[in-house]
Amino acid sequence: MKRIAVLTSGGDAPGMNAAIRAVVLASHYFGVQVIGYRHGFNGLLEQEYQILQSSDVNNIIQRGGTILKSARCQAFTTDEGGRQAADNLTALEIDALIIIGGDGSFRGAVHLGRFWSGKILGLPGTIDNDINGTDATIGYYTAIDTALESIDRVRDTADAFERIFLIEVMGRHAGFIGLSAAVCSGAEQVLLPELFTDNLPDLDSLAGHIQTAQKIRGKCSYIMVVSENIWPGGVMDLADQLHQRTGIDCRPVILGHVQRGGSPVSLDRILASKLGVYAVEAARTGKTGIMIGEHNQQMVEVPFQDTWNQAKALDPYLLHIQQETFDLVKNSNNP
Ligand SMILES: Nc1ncnc2c1ncn2[C@@H]1O[C@H](COP(=O)(O)OP(=O)(O)OP(=O)(O)O)[C@@H](O)[C@H]1O
Ligand SMILES: O=P(O)(O)OC[C@H]1O[C@](O)(CO)[C@@H](O)[C@@H]1O
Repeated sequence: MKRIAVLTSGGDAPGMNAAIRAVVLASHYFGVQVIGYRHGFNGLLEQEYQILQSSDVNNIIQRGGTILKSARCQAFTTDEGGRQAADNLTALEIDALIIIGGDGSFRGAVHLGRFWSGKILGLPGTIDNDINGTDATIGYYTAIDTALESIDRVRDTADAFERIFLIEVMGRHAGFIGLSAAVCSGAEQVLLPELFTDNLPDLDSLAGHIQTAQKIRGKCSYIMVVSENIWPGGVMDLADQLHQRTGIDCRPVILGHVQRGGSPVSLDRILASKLGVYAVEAARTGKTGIMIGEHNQQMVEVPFQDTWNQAKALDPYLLHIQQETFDLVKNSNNP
């Protein structure tokens, strides 16, 4: 193996740079050259790349974002796009391509495999943690901490005014950030996509929970963590509708893209470092068509299709303690 390429695709995630660094350092350790494609699959189509020297990855382990830039690329999803990408990889004599991204990017990996016979490996890089086969994705731990820091701040002012806040967190179709942030912040209520697959949350029971909480505790702060995409119009509309229906006054807060940025926490740097090095080792031994993940502290090789065929489940015990043990309404009979 002489030349490996690497790219970052889809939503950027803190720790992507640590993964790029690991790929570059491991490749150089084995005497393999590294090409970094820029702007995700767009770079493959446009032959936009740079040779990555070891000096290029100095002091990037602590940086959020991705030095290779990221993108979502519709043109790549067509057969013509796949063929173009394959031709460009062949022209540069790339032996293996490492794709750092989410499940969409892994679908892109399979698409590319229809046109290119080089080795294709994936590293799970997304704050959403919605990739089956790995306990965590690169960026997830940082996103929880970032959301949590903001929610803790909101709690201070919520407490001072004894107000109700609805806080919207990211996670397009998955409640991992929402559940973790809710547990860690002591949120009174959490709304996750996994809990509302066929229906919307019921306004009356949401209002009922708030009112009962205030009967039990007296006037108090109340935080509801809400994953994005659950309520049409998001937490702004949910706050309006709760007010119209019940007179309850809520303040909506959308955390948004702050959750994607920032310096990766240690767990993300460690995960990215392990996965990046392992991917290079796997490519050298001829592995292809797999995502490298970690499960129970073991490195795992997951066929791309398995990363999205089965939805990754939330931790049922964490969900249980948030919704039962820590629920102040269900807990109200305790001495
Ligand atoms: N079915 C598909 N076939 C070919 N390519 C795809 C497919 N789905 C996604 N891709 C490619 O992968 C890119 C990234 O996918 P997507 O926007 O879903 O982000 P992601 O990798 O899932 O990351 P995240 O969920 O964190 O945003 C897309 O812009 C597209 O170029
Ligand atoms: O930055 P964009 O393209 O609006 O994407 C936002 C989406 O990307 C993610 O941050 C990562 O997949 C989701 O949580 C969010 O829904």
